[in-house]
This record gives sequence, structure tokens and C-alpha cells, in this order.
Amino acid sequence: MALGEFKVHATAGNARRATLMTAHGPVQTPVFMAVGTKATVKAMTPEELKECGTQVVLGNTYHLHLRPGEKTIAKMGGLHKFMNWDGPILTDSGGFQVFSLSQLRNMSEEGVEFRSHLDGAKHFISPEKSMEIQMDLGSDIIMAFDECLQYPATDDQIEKSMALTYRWLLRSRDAMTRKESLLFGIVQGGLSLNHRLKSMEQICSVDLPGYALGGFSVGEPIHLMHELLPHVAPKMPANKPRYLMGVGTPTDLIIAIDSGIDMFDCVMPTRVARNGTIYTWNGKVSIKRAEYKEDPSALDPECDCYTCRNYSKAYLRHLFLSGEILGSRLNTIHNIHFYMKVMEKARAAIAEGRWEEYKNFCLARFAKKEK
Ligand SMILES: Nc1cc(N)c2c(=O)[nH][nH]c(=O)c2c1
Ligand SMILES: [Zn+2]
Repeated sequence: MALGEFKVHATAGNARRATLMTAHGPVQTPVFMAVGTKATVKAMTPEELKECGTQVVLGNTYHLHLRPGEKTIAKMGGLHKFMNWDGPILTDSGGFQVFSLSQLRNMSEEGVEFRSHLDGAKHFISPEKSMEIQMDLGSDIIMAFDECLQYPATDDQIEKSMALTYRWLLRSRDAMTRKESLLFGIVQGGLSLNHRLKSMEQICSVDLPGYALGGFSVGEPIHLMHELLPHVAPKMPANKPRYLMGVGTPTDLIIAIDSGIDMFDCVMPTRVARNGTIYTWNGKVSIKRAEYKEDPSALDPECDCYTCRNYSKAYLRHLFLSGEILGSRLNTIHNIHFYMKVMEKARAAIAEGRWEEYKNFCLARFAKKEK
């Protein structure tokens, strides 16, 4: 396959089983991408990520720009070498974190001036600067610089923001000169179907290797996303990957795959693992519950991850209550393994004509409540 080629092998309604070719190898989709914000997927080594079936790792442009800086990472051989990850890396554009993390100072057509949340130093990011940072990192998939509004937003705010995101996409495209990297545009439009379709028409009019849906998982009631996706995702270019940014729970993944989404990222599995919440094939487990104090069973009897093969709920509850670092590590290994297994089985189900059955199985199982 050629760099950037997206080959659809099978479909089931809107769901697709496909392969995207990147400079660091093929990506089998649907795919969940592990979030490695500051050049690390928290609490896991690259070898453990691979063992769990991870294909793609995300890096955050905002965080890496502030510390240690893209020029340092470039001097160290680029982000792949720096973090010892030889698979594909996707980096977001930095806009989302600037708006959500920094003391925002000034936004203009040119870009965003802000103060670092680390030391208050003044910084400026524009489409051109975002592309420069991501190219210095050596990213395989580079996200266009966009504006992501928080929820709720007025129609006027949405229309102005979408138009800016489109103009910033054109500047991102013109500035992204690294031939090994794939540039993805980001569709915005809030929670309004008309605005979403208008933004999609604008963004997808630019010929790119892939397109993302941004502006979700920004505080909106999640059912609004579930209701909107089937009317938007299938209308995006069928021969390009569709990436839903910042989403989601295992249930969100299944619903979105059914709407035609191919790629996902979310901090959920790693973040909730550190808080003692475990995803299983029978719903969520809160490991700190007293009922697990002397429970010798694995987190999930249907899981074959390193954690489930070697440790009991009793031990993992003890580690969590004791604040032991190993607890975060073992819970994270399980949750990442679980997410990757959900996606691996989804790819097989689509390819083998069993998607409806697998979808219904997952939605029923994931909804189960702890007794
Ligand atoms: N939930 C989201 C997570 C993200 N990293 C992003 C982003 O990087 N850009 N634009 C977005 O809309 C967005 C949404
Ligand atoms: Zn497990």
C-alpha cells in the first residue's frame, strides 16, 4: 500500500474494516489510539503497550511544546526515538489544550497568544507554528490547527468558529511540508446538524488523507453526540479515514463504529484506571469496593491480560487503597488491553459479517451494573 492509502476491506452498514498506511506502518481500523500526552502513555512502557495490541500512540503538541520543547525532541531524534515507540504516532494540533489549559490571552485571525500553565511564560501558536511543532516531532498523522468551542455555544459563535477553522485548515495545509506525514482536517460545527454539514462540506472540500470530527466530548450530554453521529459520519468521504477526537467509553466506541467512525482516542481508559475504575466484559468494576477485600478472582474472568493472569481483585484493591504505583500500572494495563480487545473483536466481526451481533453483545454487556 502507498503512504496515506486507506483500503476498505469490508463493510457492515456504516461500519468499516479498513487499513490506513502510515510512514511507520499500517493501521488496522477501527482503531483505538492510546493517549501519550507528554511522550508517555501514563504508567505503561512501549513493550507493554505493544503486548496489549496498541497500534498508534498520541502526543499532545501543546504539552510537548511547553516541555521539553519540540526542538529538544528533534535533537533527540524525534518523538518516536525519544519515547522509544516505533509504531505510528498522531499528534493533535495544540489548539484544544491552549483553549482548555492555558490562561488564554489573545485570540486573533493570526493565531492564539497564551501563557503557559507551567510557568506563565508567553507563547503564540498559529496554524504555521502548530505544523512546525508537529513536523519537528516527526508525527505520522498531523492534525490541522483548529478552534474547538466548549459546549454550549451560540449559533453565531459556531458559525464564526467554523469559518476560522476552515481558514486555519488552508494555512495548515500550505505549511505542512513534511512528505512522510499525513495531514487530517477537523470538522467542527457544535451540536447542530446544519452547522456540522456545512463545516464538513468546507473541510472535506480540501483533499486530505483523512478527516476528524472535533468539538465532541467537550461537556455536551453524550446522547447528543450519539444522535448526531449517524447523520454526519456516513456523509464524510467514504475513501478516507474518519477520526472522532477525544471519544470515548467502550459503549461510545461501538455506537460510533456503527455510524462509520474508524479512529478514536480518549484518556478514559488510562485516567479512570488510576482512579480505580476498571472496564470489563460485564460493565465497570470499582476496585475500591469493600466486597473485593478478599476476592481472589481476576478483574475480569474473560480477560487474558497480564494483570488478569497474575493478580486478584483483593490484591489490586489493596494496591489502590495503599496508593501504590503498581496499582495504577496494573489497572492501566488491563484497561488498555480491554479497549484494544474490544476493537480487535470489532474488526473481526465486521470482516466476518457478524457486526450487528457483536454490536448488540457489547452494548448489553457494557451496560451491566456492579451488583
Ligand atoms: N474532544 C476533543 C479532543 C481534542 N484533542 C481536540 C482537538 O485536538 N482539536 N479539536 C477538537 O475539537 C478536539 C476535541
Ligand atoms: Zn485484564
